[in-house]
Amino acid sequence: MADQKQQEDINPWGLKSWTYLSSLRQQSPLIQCITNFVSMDIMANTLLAAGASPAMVHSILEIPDFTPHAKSVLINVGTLTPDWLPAMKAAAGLANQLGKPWVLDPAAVGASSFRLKACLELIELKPTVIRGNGSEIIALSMASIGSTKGADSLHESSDAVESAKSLAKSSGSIVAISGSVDFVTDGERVVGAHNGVPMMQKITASGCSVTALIAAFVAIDPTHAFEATASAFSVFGLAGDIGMELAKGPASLRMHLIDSLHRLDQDTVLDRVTITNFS
Ligand SMILES: Nc1ncnc2c1ncn2[C@@H]1O[C@H](COP(=O)(O)OP(=O)(O)OP(=O)(O)O)[C@@H](O)[C@H]1O
Ligand SMILES: Cc1ncsc1CCO
Ligand SMILES: [Mg+2]
Repeated sequence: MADQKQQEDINPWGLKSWTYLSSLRQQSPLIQCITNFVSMDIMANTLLAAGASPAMVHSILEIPDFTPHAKSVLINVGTLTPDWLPAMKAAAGLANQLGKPWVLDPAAVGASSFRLKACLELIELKPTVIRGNGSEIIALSMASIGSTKGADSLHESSDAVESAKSLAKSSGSIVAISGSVDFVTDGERVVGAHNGVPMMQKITASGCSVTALIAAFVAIDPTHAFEATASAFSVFGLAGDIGMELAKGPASLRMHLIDSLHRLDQDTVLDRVTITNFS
């Protein structure tokens, strides 16, 4: 009877999230990151704290040798210039060809037609997951620029859910929107991950970092990208919740979030991960 009660009490998303995190720590998969200059440090530290092995390898000359060794690839267009785009396409194309997952972060996609066109071309290469903030997902889904402040969102994540569903259907990718609630959709199902604190918006590249964590979780189980994405959002948000208990502002939150991610234990994950259905 006690066992049955215990089983009924188990939070299924907490259990999933813990399974991904503990497997990540055991397997330490190599994650190739082709990302913007602002994000490189915090992204690599986030991946290390979670248990993955990051490598910021972005020269087109290295992709044929290096990408086959990576368990997943993260591509972020945050500081895109024309000379980087061929390397991004080569890595995405090779990941596809080798059956490896890859994840797109369309950072500031609404800022210019150059960036929008680049992201639409990358989406042709079938990302496993696309993760953006509300404004980025709306811009991508409408294939239009302008409704943006740059890297930050002008929209609530909930404003972008219908755009995300339509982008998921047209692209075949899992689409993930960060914000006060982090949403994940495959075009039909929608779940929302509730962990996280508003102060995380004041840490530059926290969104870039959670996209990299999604790439790491997807590397653990490429066939369940929806579940891996929701779990990565929750684990990162939970590290933010715990970090905020100690932080005095954005700079110390950055530090405490990374420490909390490193120290997360099973009981805390089972107890505090909160993911609900929206569909
Ligand atoms: N209002 C909020 N409440 C709680 N958590 C939030 C809130 N806004 C953002 N977050 C969290 O902050 C992290 C970054 O999300 P955000 O939407 O700010 O990404 P972003 O705009 O792409 O950031 P960046 O471009 O700086 O990397 C996510 O983990 C998200 O869950
Ligand atoms: C501030 C900023 N500008 C381009 S990329 C980036 C990091 C957050 O996306
Ligand atoms: Mg971003």
